[in-house]
Amino acid sequence: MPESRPRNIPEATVARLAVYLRVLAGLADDGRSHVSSGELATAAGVNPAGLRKDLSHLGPCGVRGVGYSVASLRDRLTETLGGARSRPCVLVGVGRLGSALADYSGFPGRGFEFVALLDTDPATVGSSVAGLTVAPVAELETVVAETRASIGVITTPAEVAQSVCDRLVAVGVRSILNFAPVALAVPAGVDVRKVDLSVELQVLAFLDQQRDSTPSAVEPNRVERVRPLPSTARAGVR
Ligand SMILES: NC(=O)c1ccc[n+]([C@@H]2O[C@H](COP(=O)([O-])OP(=O)(O)OC[C@H]3O[C@@H](n4cnc5c(N)ncnc54)[C@H](O)[C@@H]3O)[C@@H](O)[C@H]2O)c1
Repeated sequence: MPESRPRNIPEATVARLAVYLRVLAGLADDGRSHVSSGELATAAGVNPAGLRKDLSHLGPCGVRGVGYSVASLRDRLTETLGGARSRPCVLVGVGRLGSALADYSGFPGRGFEFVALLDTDPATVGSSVAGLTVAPVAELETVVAETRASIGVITTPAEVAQSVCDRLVAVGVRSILNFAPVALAVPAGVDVRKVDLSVELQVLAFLDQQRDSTPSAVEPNRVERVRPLPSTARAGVR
């Protein structure tokens, strides 16, 4: 069933909506029924005006003086972000990073489920990781077709990431999450997000250096600055 999702939400806003969803999920777990825009904004590391602007993409949500219903805003965000149904994910490259991701218990609760793991290493193929038997990457096309995986996660060495990506795309995967330190080229209509923790660390190192050179800039109780997630584009080289 197609999901009623506004298509024109800017990507940076989508990234912040995902942060709000994570905060709301935590509040719901704590049994909270309502949250003010100020509290939600602080927990998400944005200012309240920005939060209200972001949430305006969902239509009317909060009630003046009462705030937001945690459960209904969480559900609205889940639906908007396409997490109302579980997304089957296939992961290629079951090494240190790949097996840690596959084993992370937080993804199913957010609507992502690893349905297949693939590798080339004979020592890894056939082993069990997170309850799944690692399949040989030679079977990628069959596995994707059988599991109907719609998201491909690439945690292989950089040298082979493009060929893995090409095979995933050729078999119909339209969403790729790439951890390999390489810019992947994909055709129009395929979305790639690249995760690179070294870029995040580099930014922190830069901010650290700036802070060292301007000690007066240190603010007590400063909220975390949330920037858009790492760069992405709709198609082409990234
Ligand atoms: N984005 C980040 O922040 C971040 C952080 C750590 C590592 N990485 C990257 O993630 C990747 C994996 O890192 P790692 O430490 O887990 O490496 P690793 O060597 O432990 O794992 C790589 C796995 O890929 C498998 N592999 C190799 N060629 C393959 C192919 N053609 N098809 C399928 N599987 C194949 C290997 O057998 C191995 O199991 C590397 O590219 C690394 O640079 C990124």
